[in-house]
Amino acid sequence: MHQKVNTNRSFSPYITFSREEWRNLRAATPLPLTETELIQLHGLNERFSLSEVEDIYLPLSRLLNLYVGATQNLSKVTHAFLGHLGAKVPYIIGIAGSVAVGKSTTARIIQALLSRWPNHPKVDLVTTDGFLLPNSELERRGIMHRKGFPESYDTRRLIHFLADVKSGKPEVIAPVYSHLTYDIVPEEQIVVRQPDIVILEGVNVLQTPRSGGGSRRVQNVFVSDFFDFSIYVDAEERFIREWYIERFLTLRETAFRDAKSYFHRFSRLTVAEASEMGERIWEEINAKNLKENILPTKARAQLILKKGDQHMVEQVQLRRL
Ligand SMILES: Nc1ncnc2c1ncn2[C@@H]1O[C@H](COP(=O)(O)OP(=O)(O)OP(=O)(O)O)[C@@H](O)[C@H]1O
Ligand SMILES: CC(C)(CO)[C@@H](O)C(=O)NCCC(=O)O
Repeated sequence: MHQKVNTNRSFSPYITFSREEWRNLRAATPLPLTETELIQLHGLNERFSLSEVEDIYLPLSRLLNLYVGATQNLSKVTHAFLGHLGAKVPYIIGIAGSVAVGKSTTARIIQALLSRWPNHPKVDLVTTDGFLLPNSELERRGIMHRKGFPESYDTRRLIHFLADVKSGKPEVIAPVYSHLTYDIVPEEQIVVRQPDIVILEGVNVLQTPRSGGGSRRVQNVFVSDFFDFSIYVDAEERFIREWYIERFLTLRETAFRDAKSYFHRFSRLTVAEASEMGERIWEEINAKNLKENILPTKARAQLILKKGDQHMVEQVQLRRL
């Protein structure tokens, strides 16, 4: 396949593909999807278009399959050199991007596609939401309005989790967050048992610790140090804002109606009032976080998926190795 390299501009660490160029790479993708599998994938998110799976995510699963295979071979070589078999170590993929850009949907599609390959059938999905500090702690620190910002996460715990996964521990536990109660669920946990691949999804996965100031200790290990591959889901802010507000309005008619919902009181708002509320939360919290802490991490990703209207991926950028 012909790769378009822009020679007019200064050197870019990325190879850039238009949607058409990327779609053409699909020809090299074995394992075509059966009708049943397509229907199952559609079930993950009924707004998800099937051409999107075929044009964008199938070639991506092929690329990831090749990368995982290469890493598995490298690990065999290392074991041969050392003369013993080491523990099985999962391949870790990080997925970053703004709140509401579609990270969890992307992660679920990639999980479903990757688990179809024979050399890595077991793919676990973990979200960094579980590593948010509980509301009681956010309130104690006076940062309840900073949920999603770097200081709202227990990053040390997230790093320990990844270190345990990468050291081949047979069972590693991750905490669970509920979007319904808007808080950590203390009685729930995820157990990661040496899968072939772990996908870690969250706004903060490519962030590096800043010196901060005050007494905050500077860590010298980054979350992304544990990644074998990373993806940034990108879109212009006007689209992401629209998707956030759309989701907020859908939740008003669904999850917010549940008396257990943290936002239950919002279910009584009119559409106009709810839109205004969603816009305010977007502007004051999520857009700010995007500009200050998330967007600056884009250049650290190995692959950038750029979405346009209707969540359609318009451009794919792959870092040259
Ligand atoms: N590829 C897609 N096609 C159509 N709709 C999508 C797609 N991806 C996401 N969406 C919709 O966009 C909204 C945000 O998606 P999602 O919940 O996956 O985002 P997120 O980045 O994981 O958000 P958060 O950080 O808040 O958890 C949802 O309403 C979802 O249904
Ligand atoms: C949990 C996060 C930070 C990320 O998924 C996000 O969904 C969130 O709750 N942001 C805080 C502001 C809001 O409620 O949208």
